[in-house]
Amino acid sequence: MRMNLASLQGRIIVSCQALDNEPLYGADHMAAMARAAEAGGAAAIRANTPADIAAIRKAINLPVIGLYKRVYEQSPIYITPTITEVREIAEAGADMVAFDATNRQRPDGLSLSAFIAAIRLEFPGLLLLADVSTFEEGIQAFDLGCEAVSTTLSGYTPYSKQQSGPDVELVRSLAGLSGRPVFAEGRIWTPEECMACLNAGAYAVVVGTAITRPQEITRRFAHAAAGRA
Ligand SMILES: CC(=O)N[C@H](C=O)[C@@H](O)[C@H](O)[C@H](O)COP(=O)(O)O
Repeated sequence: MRMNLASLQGRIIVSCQALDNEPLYGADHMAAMARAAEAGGAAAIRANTPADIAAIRKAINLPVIGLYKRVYEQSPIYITPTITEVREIAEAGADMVAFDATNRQRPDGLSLSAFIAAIRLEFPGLLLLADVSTFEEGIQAFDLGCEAVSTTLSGYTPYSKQQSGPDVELVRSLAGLSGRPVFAEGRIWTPEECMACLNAGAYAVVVGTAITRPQEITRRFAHAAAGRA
């Protein structure tokens, strides 16, 4: 399926991810989660690893934004760090690839612009979603030709704003100044926060943990109950 970015406008993208230390780890679980998200009205799914992407692609009819978290010793970058991971998720059927678009040292030593050029050369049909942590990184990603930017990494780089809720201000400034598709992502827990992001100019809103990590959802309720005791 060739993805049409416009189909995401004003809508929710559900991030269905479970790492190997999580109870729902496994492609079957993530495919079921994606089916639930589709039934609930999601416009797209964001998914990690070739195995999960392939299973989700088979299970649903929505576009899939793929990423591949892989840790290399010599680099802090773990969201789709090199062309090797891009290749695997493209082969698994991702329509768009999400990757770390910070300027930090990449494991293969490539600059961000060289990395993007390499993806374009090998996969001209693949849409690019730049995961950023700051305004400057977002503008840079658009300048480098990425189709969309997501606020995924705000609060997850040492130099970005650290906060417990979503970075609505980053959404507002990036969407306002670029006039391009900016996805709000990271620590969005409620429909009200979702609305705040859309009102700030988000093109689409990505919700992960609040929908797809039951252990964290349980923890919030348990914490509230414990606070009452
Ligand atoms: C920082 C990082 O590695 N973020 C990852 C990116 O794919 C995922 O672990 C998040 O779950 C995703 O961004 C959605 O965010 P939240 O789960 O807060 O709704």
